Amino acid sequence: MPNIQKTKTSIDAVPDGGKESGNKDEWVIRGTDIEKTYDSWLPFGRTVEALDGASLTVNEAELVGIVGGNGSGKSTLMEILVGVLERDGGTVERRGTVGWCPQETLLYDRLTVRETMGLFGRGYGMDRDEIADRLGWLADKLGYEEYLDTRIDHLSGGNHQKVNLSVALLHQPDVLLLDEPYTGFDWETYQTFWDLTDELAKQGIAIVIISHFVEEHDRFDRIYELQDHRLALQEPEKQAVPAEGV
Ligand SMILES: Nc1ncnc2c1ncn2[C@@H]1O[C@H](COP(=O)(O)OP(=O)(O)OP(=O)(O)O)[C@@H](O)[C@H]1O
Repeated sequence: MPNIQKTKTSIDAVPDGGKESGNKDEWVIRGTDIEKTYDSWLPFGRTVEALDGASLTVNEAELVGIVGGNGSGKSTLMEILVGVLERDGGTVERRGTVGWCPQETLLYDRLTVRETMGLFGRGYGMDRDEIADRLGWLADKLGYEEYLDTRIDHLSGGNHQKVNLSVALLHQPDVLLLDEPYTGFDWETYQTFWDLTDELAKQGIAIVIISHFVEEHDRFDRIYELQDHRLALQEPEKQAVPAEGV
């Protein structure tokens, strides 16, 4: 199953928590001097340098943002941090379980929402009751209870994204890596999303959100900007205004 990296089991009996709140001094992901260049398949094709010395640290219970323009390398970085894409250089260290919500969803069209969660839940090593409890909690939180028996390819874009997010959250990971997680959400769901991230952070879960545009800067512990293939901490005054052209 592509969207988890398991280094320890951490599925709690309580579906909506049970974890102690985290320690913001304890790192859960550390990336140092990450490098990635895409080679061309064609003999005289162009190579694309995506990352050249990108470094970041994410601690328990932190909400960290990564912003950057289209093509700046955000998804490349996230895939390397999750462990589904090989890097050319640098190091990545992870502690605990990782939940990943990719930009391109990896859901099977012909399965219902419930079947999807059953499939991923079993892949995560959860039993039937754990899956049912957690799914009930997530569907209630994100408001898609009435679609549990709907096929994935019959969902609206926003509900599809809610299920995509729920797959990443199903096994109560220690770190959540979310690539443009609120695309397609209506305003109410967008607010619910932030309530949920607050609640998860209080449980000690570290959350990394990648977006080309971050609006509510106060919610984040830190925001990195991906520019010239590297990460730089965004200055507080710059965080107060949206990036030009958004
Ligand atoms: N498989 C690939 N082969 C070749 N080049 C690639 C590949 N994947 C990404 N790239 C290139 O690497 C660069 C970074 O891409 P990436 O998708 O990481 O950017 P991004 O910041 O996530 O973009 P967006 O905001 O548009 O989603 C881009 O120039 C892109 O065209």
